[in-house]
Amino acid sequence: MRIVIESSDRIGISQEILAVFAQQAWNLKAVEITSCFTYLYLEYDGLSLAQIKRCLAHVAGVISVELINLLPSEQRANHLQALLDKMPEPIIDVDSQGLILAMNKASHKLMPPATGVKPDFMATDYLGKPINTYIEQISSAMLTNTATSQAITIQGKAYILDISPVLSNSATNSTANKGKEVNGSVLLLRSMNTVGRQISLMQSHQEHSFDNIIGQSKSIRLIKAQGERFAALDLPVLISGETGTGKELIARALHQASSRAKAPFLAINCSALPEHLLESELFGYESGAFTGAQKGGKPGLVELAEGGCLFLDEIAEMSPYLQAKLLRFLQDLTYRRVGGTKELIANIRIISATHQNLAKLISQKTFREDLYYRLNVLSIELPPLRDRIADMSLLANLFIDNAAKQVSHSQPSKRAKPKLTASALALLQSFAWPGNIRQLQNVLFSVVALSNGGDICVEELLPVLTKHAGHSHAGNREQGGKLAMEDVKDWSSAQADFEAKLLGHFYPLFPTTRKLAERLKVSHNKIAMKLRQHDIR
Ligand SMILES: Nc1ncnc2c1ncn2[C@@H]1O[C@H](COP(=O)(O)OP(=O)(O)OP(=O)(O)O)[C@@H](O)[C@H]1O
Repeated sequence: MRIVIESSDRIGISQEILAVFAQQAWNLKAVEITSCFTYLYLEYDGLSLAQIKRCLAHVAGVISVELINLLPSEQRANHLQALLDKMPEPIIDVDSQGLILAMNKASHKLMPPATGVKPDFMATDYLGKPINTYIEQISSAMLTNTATSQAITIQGKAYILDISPVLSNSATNSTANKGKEVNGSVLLLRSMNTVGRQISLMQSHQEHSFDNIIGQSKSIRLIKAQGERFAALDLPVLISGETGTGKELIARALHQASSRAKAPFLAINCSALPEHLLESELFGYESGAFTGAQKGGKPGLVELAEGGCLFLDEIAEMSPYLQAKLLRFLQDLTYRRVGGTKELIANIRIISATHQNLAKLISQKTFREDLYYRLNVLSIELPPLRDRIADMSLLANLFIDNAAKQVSHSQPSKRAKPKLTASALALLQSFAWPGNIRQLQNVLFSVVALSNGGDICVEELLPVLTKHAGHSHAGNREQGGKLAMEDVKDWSSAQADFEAKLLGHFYPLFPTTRKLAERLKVSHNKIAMKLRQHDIR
């Protein structure tokens, strides 16, 4: 039972109130006192509020006694927990010994209860347990008085672990922290994959002009010149290129440079929504169009982008039904909301993008040829990063600068701007970058976050690169992972098996014999001979 006692602000009144409870031998689990209120948590089931009121009636200055659901500190803890649970990233608060004080829901998935625990295991059961019971890679030795970041792998996934010390007072910079007592630490785990997305989100608030598209290579200069010309023509544009090559960036720049720049640029990823949702997202719906439809209906993106531009990303993922609808719409820009009868006319420019080979999809009859011609009035093809290594230095330095700015915000000790050594740049240039510029951005962010300042060299780069490569080549990794010992016939067949797996893993990432030879530090001839021997092309 929890109660609040309101009283006058008389000196000594709290002691008198507590003395009544002591006299009655009513056990108190918790007490909280502010100037006129005493909050009590009583552990005594058979007690009634009337009984308590009777006993307190003798204490001069007691105004009222009420039942409450929670003590103020419990209420604050509940709100704080709700706030933590809203955060998508795992966040764990530990004391100086590494014992868990608090954590959010996102952490539970990473911390499966140890085997053999009781089946009714609850979130609160984590509290007070050492963090390394659940995440072995985190030890109390990591909890120092300076903020650090480290790469760790949990359940096969790569994370950046940010450790922020909780100090005895609010010192924030590293020199001021010296000698301060560490009361504990807040651990934040960021998935390597989401780090890049966060950077992109941050950039989506920036101004988008062709000047912000970095690159001096011939191909990128041509694309920028082409883009500037296309911006002036109010016609549909189809942008193609592998994932992460900058298709959305170009689309935004096209819009920004066009006469529609002041009107909205709205983007939708056609692969992210099921057919019926995508249709109503695009064209809107009328009241009662389907169960759950908002009263009064809802405008679609075509309507909301009025006067501006609609960017249809991953257009190849559109279902045949929606392809037909989009084709009809593109013929005269008229449409109806889902469930509506009124014909509306749109005034928008369509820019679409795909990483797929549309010609191939057309021949396989999964993409409509007539729609292709409607969308592809003007086309821009973005080259993969491995074909524009002349831009690597500019891009890498930009991303290192951006990452350093972000990291120094959270970790003031890392203020010095890291520089890329010549051999590290050569390594970046020899990599195949299946995830293109977004992957380069992610890799460099991880490297900067994990670096202790100073130059970024091959030794720092290689582990992060290999980890990222592993993610984008999960298929290869699975096949190329462990050697199954029970299948080993003899020394030479095991060696041959290992070589084939090694080459199979690295060749797609370092796709010429020269690059692969440099990566594996063997002669070019040996690599060429081994690739032939294992029939790897
Ligand atoms: N030339 C460039 N200069 C600077 N940043 C770039 C450049 N090209 C791409 N980027 C950055 O790379 C990331 C990926 O770009 P973007 O999202 O435009 O690629 P995309 O081709 O649309 O990717 P997806 O196919 O996965 O949708 C973004 O953060 C973007 O800002």
